[in-house]
Amino acid sequence: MGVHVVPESFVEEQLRSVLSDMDVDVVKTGMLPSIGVVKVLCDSLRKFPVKALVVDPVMVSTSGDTLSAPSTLSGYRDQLFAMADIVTPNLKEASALLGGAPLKTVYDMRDAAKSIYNLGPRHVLVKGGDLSDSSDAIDIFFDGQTCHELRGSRVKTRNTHGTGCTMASCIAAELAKGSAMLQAVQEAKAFVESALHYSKDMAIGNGPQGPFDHLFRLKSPHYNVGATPRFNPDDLFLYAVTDSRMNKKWGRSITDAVQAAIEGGATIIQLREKEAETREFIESAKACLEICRSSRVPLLINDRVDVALACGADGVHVGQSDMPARTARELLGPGKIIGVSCKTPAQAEKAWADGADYIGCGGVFPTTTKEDNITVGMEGLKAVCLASKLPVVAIGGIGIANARSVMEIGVPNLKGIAIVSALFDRECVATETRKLRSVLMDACSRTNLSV
Ligand SMILES: Cc1ncc(COP(=O)(O)OP(=O)(O)O)c(N)n1
Ligand SMILES: Cc1ncsc1CCOP(=O)(O)O
Repeated sequence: MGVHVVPESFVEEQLRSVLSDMDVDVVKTGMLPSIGVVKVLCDSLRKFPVKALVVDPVMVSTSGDTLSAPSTLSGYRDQLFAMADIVTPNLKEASALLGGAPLKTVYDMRDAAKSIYNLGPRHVLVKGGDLSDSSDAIDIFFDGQTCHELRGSRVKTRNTHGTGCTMASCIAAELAKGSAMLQAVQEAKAFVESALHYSKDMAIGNGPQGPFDHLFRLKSPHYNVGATPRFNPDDLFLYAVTDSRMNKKWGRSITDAVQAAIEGGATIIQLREKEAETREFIESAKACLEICRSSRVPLLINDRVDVALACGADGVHVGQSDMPARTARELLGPGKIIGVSCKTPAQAEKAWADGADYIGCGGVFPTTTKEDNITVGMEGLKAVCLASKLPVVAIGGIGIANARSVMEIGVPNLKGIAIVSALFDRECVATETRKLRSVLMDACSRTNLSV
């Protein structure tokens, strides 16, 4: 859930009651008119921490009006930014935050993003909507290591009132849904661009700027094209991870195994083929992808980013000693799914910062499938879930006998279980998958989790 901060006298009372009484995941700040309000917000957030804080440093509107007292500026710089997961200034705000020199080029925006990053936030998005001489809408996203130039098409319209606020709100909503930061920003940028396009000819009011319509996706099916999220955390529900040795033992091909798991109700497939030669792996992955696509089940590749790229899979799952998630993201781009194995809250935090989509946590129970694997137990799983901003899938030693207890640990971002032997070291994969699915559905209906 995201929360707007309201100005002046309401702020203290409302913030405290909202943050303490409701289960708030993400806070997005709006205009903070004075330094007193900034202080109250910081105090409240220290008392009631949230998973993500989006700071839209509203100081100058797109129409050029000054919206907050100069003292607010020092409040942002000295107090709030250090707590922020992302700060989203427009060109004028970035300039004001950095002493007033105007930002005229993309290079200025890059330098500004880095300088604002040095004030404490974990990510910075400098919005270039007002950049003159540009036919594109260019924003700069900096995560402390890489500067991403995000380009969209510039929509010619007077209806731009509130674009900055919408952008930051959309980022907050995406974070609340479990997206990684870069994905949240890209989704927000796409949303704003489509909304401006839909509303470009709308005629409301007489001022220099008009509003735009946020409900365009409900009103026009045309704008729903491409709006299907590339990753739905609910897909982690029953996660089937293949094992070539087990399939060989039971005399089935990898495609038969994948087909059977999907038939039984698996919601996502990972090919974990430790012994396959590269060429053979690519060929079988392509065949599995066809099966998965026809059932709309995502297919991920374990460890091998090269194989995922070669076969066009939906993404990869990487461990702590595999290619770093950040590098995988750079190679795969924002459109692919990346999962990372994590045993600790610190690893979960890093996976999120590196642009992963979900976390695989385990072994929850001892397993013979992965040699020398450290068991984290239910407590370890819970600690990772509570710390993680990303959705989590539990793995390791899970089967019919204990799946329910795992799903019932009662942490909302635990989205499912990942299984190898209890599905594939069995005679009939479809039957075992079906049984496990029914156990999971049962556990979810008892705990009121969505299925
Ligand atoms: C969903 C999921 N979670 C964890 C793992 C383990 O991955 P990794 O640590 O890379 O170990 P190997 O699978 O490569 O042995 C996983 N594969 N899937
Ligand atoms: C790959 C992996 N990572 C942590 S435990 C594990 C093995 C899971 O296999 P199983 O479901 O057979 O215990």
